[in-house]
Amino acid sequence: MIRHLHLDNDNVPKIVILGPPASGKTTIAMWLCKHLNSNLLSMENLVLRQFSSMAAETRKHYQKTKTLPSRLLIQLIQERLAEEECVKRGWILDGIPETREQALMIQTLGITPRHVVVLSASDTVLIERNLGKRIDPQTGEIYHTTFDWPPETEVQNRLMVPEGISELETAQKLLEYHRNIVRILPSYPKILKVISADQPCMDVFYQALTYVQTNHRSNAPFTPRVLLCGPVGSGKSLQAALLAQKYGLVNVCCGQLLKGAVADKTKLGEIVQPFFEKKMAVPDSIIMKVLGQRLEQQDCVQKGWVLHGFPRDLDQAHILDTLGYNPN
Ligand SMILES: Nc1ncnc2c1ncn2[C@@H]1O[C@H](COP(=O)(O)OP(=O)(O)O)[C@@H](O)[C@H]1O
Repeated sequence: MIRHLHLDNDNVPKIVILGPPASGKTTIAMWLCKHLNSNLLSMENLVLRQFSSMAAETRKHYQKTKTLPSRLLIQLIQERLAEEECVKRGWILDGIPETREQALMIQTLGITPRHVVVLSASDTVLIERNLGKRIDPQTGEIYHTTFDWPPETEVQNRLMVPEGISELETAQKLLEYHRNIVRILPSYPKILKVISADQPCMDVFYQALTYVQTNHRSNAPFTPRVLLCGPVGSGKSLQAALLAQKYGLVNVCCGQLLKGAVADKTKLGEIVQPFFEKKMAVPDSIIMKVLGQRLEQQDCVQKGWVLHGFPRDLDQAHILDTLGYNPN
């Protein structure tokens, strides 16, 4: 546990991107990687790494057939994930696992993604799209003759037509993908998000990014402490009432609380009353006492709260913070 806590890496990206050929897996995985400052793991870059344990022969075999035995692939992944930069900055698996066998091997090693994104589009769109795919051999960046053409002539001139993009080859790969994917997805219940790949790359990217930045809800006990902010008339009271009703929270309106204390003639209410009569602002220290008493009560502690009408300025926000009533 101590070692795990020292690593402090529970929230680093651990993402799997799946999808049929030409759905844009590599494109999206590379963009996510840049944006999240993480590490991209694809079959291609695992094989080409200089220091991997893989024998030169196997590398040659891969370059010819573009496939690797599952056992070897998983071994390369395991080696790579143990490296410091993957431990510290997380990882994005591009198109892996390809089969149920691989999914189970990954799971057995305790490698668990936090988010799985599945891109989907119809076969006809993908076959058509794959024909326009181009690769920059220098940077590995992926372009498209219609959808993503680089502006620089220098880059344009060095783009290469990748192998295996003909209609027939893509159709064959699609067949294989469909056969495998239905047996892979059950390994990732609850962490799966299907995104339509038949929309502009940027839209696909932002949907994927939004998803991988969400935290999954755990079943551990959780007490919501909600702070509702907004200008006068924005509907704070109404939304607070709705939230309180829906999630069983205590609705704490700072103004109501002070008025209530005065009306009930509590000790603090009596201190507040003269300020009300003179229409003067109630000092922060007094407000905080009234508020603190309410937030300490058993119902607030147990059910959680939704607070509005406070803090009104930075000082009040600091007070709330220092007294330990942190919204979560
Ligand atoms: N949403 C999209 N719309 C149009 N073209 C796309 C989209 N996503 C990717 N592409 C293009 O389609 C081709 C295949 O993308 P790629 O990322 O290599 O797919 P995969 O890794 O799934 O095989 C590339 O030329 C890429 O520029």
